[in-house]
Amino acid sequence: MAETDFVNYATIAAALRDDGHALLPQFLDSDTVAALAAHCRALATAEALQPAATGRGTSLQRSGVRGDSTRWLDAEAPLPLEQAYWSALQPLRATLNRQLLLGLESVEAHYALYPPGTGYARHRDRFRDDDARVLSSVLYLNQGWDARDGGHLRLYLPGGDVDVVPQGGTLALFLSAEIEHEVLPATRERLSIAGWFRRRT
Ligand SMILES: O=C(O)CCC(=O)C(=O)O
Ligand SMILES: [Fe+2]
Repeated sequence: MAETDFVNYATIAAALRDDGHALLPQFLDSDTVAALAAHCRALATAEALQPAATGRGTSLQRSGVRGDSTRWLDAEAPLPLEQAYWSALQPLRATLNRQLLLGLESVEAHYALYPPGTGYARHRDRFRDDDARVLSSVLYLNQGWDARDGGHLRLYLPGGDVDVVPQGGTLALFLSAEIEHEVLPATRERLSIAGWFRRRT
């Protein structure tokens, strides 16, 4: 998405303000998405992904709550193949700060791989002991995903549930503190980069 694409950014800001979420299909081009997916799979093969935990610090616990394995991206020293991802987030951050005064300062992000049959139970993304997360973003890395493959991101909204198909290149955005959500199990391996825009605390 280009920085000059002001109309889309305005639409995204309005959707976040009014609905608490926004969907950006084709946020990144398919070559970039394929490279990120291949890297995520290579990390899994190299056993460089960690089974995810829920909670933070001393409350860190493995549980049946989520089935993904993750690895943090290094925001300070991005890999060349990750550069497009970080670059695309910056104009988004700047526009949302300008239009919604969200005070987004930084982004933390991890690769996530959900084996077939696993998901993430209904939750919110803001921790009890860390309220810095303002906006959740999930970039899907799955090529040729069909709705019948499952793996939807289910957003629990006041007006009813919304199911997002984790199609490669789509970026889902939602407010971290407000929006309860869930990852439904899929019949296929499900890849993503989950990122959180943070404010200063
Ligand atoms: O992958 C998704 O669709 C959402 C992941 C999620 O909720 C999380 O990592 O907190
Ligand atoms: Fe989440």
